[in-house]
Amino acid sequence: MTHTADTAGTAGTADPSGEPLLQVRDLTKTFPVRSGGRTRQLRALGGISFDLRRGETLGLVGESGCGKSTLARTLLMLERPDSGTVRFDGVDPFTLRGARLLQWRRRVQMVFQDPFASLNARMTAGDIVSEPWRTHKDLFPSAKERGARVRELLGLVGLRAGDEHRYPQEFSGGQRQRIGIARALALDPDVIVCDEPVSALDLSVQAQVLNLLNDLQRQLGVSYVFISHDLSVVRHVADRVMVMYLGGIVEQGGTEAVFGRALHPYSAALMSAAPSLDEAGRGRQIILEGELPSPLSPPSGCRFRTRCWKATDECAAASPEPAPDPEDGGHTAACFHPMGKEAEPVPAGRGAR
Ligand SMILES: Nc1ncnc2c1ncn2[C@@H]1O[C@H](COP(=O)(O)OP(=O)(O)OP(=O)(O)O)[C@@H](O)[C@H]1O
Repeated sequence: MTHTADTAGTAGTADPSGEPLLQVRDLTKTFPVRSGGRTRQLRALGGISFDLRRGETLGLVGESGCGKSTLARTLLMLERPDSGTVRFDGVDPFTLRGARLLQWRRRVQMVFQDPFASLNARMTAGDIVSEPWRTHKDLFPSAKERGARVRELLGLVGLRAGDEHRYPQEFSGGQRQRIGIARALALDPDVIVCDEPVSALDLSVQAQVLNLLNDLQRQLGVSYVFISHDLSVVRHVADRVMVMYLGGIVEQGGTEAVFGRALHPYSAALMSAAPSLDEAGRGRQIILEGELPSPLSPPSGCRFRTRCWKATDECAAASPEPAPDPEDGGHTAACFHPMGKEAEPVPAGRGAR
């Protein structure tokens, strides 16, 4: 996470020169779907490649249905990819079995969107936080150790002594999300996938939970994959950003590079539509025309071309590969006609406001 005026933390703990903790290459995932009396293959992910470093926050943005949750579920090994590789500390977790697989499962945990739905109302906060140890029995074998660690974890997320005996409904939304975070930390993970972790919370509470995640990252060196529809939240927390469209990554790079000068027309449109970013000087809003195509019958070539004002015949004929920005090799976009440096005219009918 990066430091901003609103966060209490310091700069992120990511080491840009270090070996990636997680390396994902060419990941593809399809789901069989019944449609029109026959089974068709829906490509939820196609050719996904990225790295995640220790202590880094990777923001994942894109419209509903673009594949964010499928990617998250694959990282948690809840989905098996059709093809491609995942390397975690050099190991492909999909090849592991038995005790080694169980061991590995500790390393990636999840914080869910809705702290109301994701906590069992019949369990105390202490039971919720210690539940993962039922599967991973070796971690804290004695009740005394478990009790001490629960109190420690609740303290780490800013809850008070005695809170372990209370039930979820006795806590506010922000406090419930703190319990969810403590539960995710119980197995001492390297990566936490945060799926819209603050979108169910009041604005004032959102900042507190984001600050907590930031503090925990500094203390523990944990990496986050941070999924959010809210671009201002992603800009606030992410070190790097990945923009997804119809199952593919259209752009990725450092947060300030991507938000400051989006290369892909889709990213430019997405970011121009975020009010707070627009006020920060992004210029005109680009309104995308047309519906999001069905992932069952995506366009040929560049998947964004049916909604892109810059599309040419070339975009229908071939699929663009990610190409680096000449001034910043870590910032890439899969586009034959990336956005220029200067503000570009958007044709009438595409609704530049
Ligand atoms: N189990 C499944 N069976 C069939 N199709 C699926 C399945 N899971 C996801 N999909 C489809 O895969 C595509 C990607 O879905 P996914 O949930 O990953 O998107 P998303 O970006 O997370 O969306 P949202 O922001 O709404 O959660 C969608 O078209 C979705 O309908």
